[in-house]
Amino acid sequence: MMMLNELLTAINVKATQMTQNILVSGLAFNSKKVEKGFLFVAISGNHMDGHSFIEDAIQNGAVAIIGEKCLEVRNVPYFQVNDSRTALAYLAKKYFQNPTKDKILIGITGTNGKTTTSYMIKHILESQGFSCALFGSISVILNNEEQASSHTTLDPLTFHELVATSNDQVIIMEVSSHGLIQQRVEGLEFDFCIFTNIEQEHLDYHKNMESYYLAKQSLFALLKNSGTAIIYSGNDWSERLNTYVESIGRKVIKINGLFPTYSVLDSSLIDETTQVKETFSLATTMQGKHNIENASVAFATSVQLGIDARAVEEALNDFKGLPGRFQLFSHPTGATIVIDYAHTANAFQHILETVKSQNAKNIYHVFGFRGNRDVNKRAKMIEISLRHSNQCILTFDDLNNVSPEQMINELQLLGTHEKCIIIPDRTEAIKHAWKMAQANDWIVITGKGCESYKQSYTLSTTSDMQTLDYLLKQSSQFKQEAESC
Ligand SMILES: CC(=O)N[C@H]1[C@@H](OP(=O)(O)OP(=O)(O)OC[C@H]2O[C@@H](n3ccc(=O)[nH]c3=O)[C@H](O)[C@@H]2O)O[C@H](CO)[C@@H](O)[C@@H]1O[C@H](C)C(=O)N[C@@H](C)C(=O)N[C@H](CCC(=O)O)C(=O)O
Ligand SMILES: Nc1ncnc2c1ncn2[C@@H]1O[C@H](COP(=O)(O)OP(=O)(O)OP(=O)(O)O)[C@@H](O)[C@H]1O
Ligand SMILES: N[C@H](CCC[C@H](N)C(=O)O)C(=O)O
Repeated sequence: MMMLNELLTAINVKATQMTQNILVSGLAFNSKKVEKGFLFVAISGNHMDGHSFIEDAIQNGAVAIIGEKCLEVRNVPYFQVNDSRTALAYLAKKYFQNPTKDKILIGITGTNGKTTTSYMIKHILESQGFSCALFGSISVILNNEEQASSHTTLDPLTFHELVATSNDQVIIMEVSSHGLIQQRVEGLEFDFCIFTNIEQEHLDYHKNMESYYLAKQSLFALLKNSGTAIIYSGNDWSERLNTYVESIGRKVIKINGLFPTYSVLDSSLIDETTQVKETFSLATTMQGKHNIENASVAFATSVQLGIDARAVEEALNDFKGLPGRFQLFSHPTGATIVIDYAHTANAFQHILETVKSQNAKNIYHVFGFRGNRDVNKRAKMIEISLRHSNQCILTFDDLNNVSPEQMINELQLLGTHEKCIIIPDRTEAIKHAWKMAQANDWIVITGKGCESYKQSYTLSTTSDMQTLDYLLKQSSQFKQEAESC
């Protein structure tokens, strides 16, 4: 509960006589969630206009409204702001009494590697006795309890409300470009902002790479004066980000070395003043060059947090991985199956090169494309898959409101190479690869990781993991039956 006048100070709106005795008992930006005594924030969305639900909000008990349109609202006070999403972020921060203020706040952005890096950092910090909350694509973990996550970066209301219940010392959060554009993290003050990499993705939303990059860059404007940017140095975009962060006077740690054993000699991984001349092994059980990149980012962040570099190394060496990211399974024939979340060309390159480096005999690659998302990345993804795999099994990913017929059409237009086959049903596609695989072959299933399917498939399995589980059980049952005959 908070008096409206006090709440309004968060967005520099002048209190009036009319608002003096109004008590606010909650905030909402969806009219359906408004209860008696709530402040409703009307947002002009991508699909709907929150302002057209103001009457519904009042019916549900709203005592005041914030919006970004010039409107006449009857019965309750209405305040016009420049941007409702920004207002929502500051109102939520105020209402929940700035719950991140006494915590170490770490934000991670980048096209790929956010989730993996966040789990690595959590693992390292916990090995040193820190308690960590984690907000990301797979789940939200608070006070050691895990719950499903609706978004990679939550809306500010849900975020602040959850953090207000957290006893954790550190908050590690993935910050998506959608989250940045939609001001979901506005008003937060980060101790560390991390950049993993950038490549073409989400251009259905951002339209071009420049806008996508600028979205990512905006995270770094939220660094505290004492905050540090950790930037994995891969290309011109990361160089540009480096220049930007320096221009706003924040400390930058640039990571530009990459070896199986990471030498901090001559790198700025640790302050130049520290002059550490040692090598560290950044091996984890997660295979792939990309995971060494993620580990080096996690390493640098932890060392900057004051953790002894050897202790960080030890913790990383003990990191067992995370669900749906290069997760390995054994096929009864001796083939290997990997489930991974790769959904960009560069991620395909990393994953398939890693598999090849394991002396894979044949590679069967099962993947699809999320409906209604960046379509321009698809041809490149197929090209890379064709370059490295022996068969490209094109299937459904989430259809996301695209009809099955249309997606089959889209797959047929792209999958014209003789090495491509199209099996729309994802479980059937995995089953096909399963049947093909022999000793030393690899089945690579990408795109969904540990996520659940949004629509059911013929075997009624709910995820790639469950499909594999089903096939594994079936084959052991078959073996048992064969043995008992
Ligand atoms: C494209 C996009 O990001 N959309 C997000 C956006 O929704 P929107 O602006 O389209 O909202 P809208 O449906 O037009 O509605 C406008 C307003 O009317 C309100 N409303 C609506 C109906 C009603 O009856 N009453 C009412 O008040 C809504 O609550 C909303 O405030 O704001 C919503 C609230 O925060 C988000 O839930 C929603 O995420 C959608 C579901 C989504 O799919 N987002 C994805 C793309 C996303 O954000 N992904 C990133 C990860 C990307 C990555 O992996 O890199 C993420 O952070 O999860
Ligand atoms: N540093 C990296 N460089 C390139 N590809 C990577 C890197 N790290 C992970 N990947 C690939 O990207 C996939 C997704 O990784 P991860 O979930 O860590 O990234 P993310 O940024 O959280 O992704 P998303 O935003 O889609 O949730 C991995 O399964 C792997 O294929
Ligand atoms: N398999 C999906 C993953 C999308 C990543 C997700 N985090 C999002 O865009 O919301 C794809 O091919 O695009």
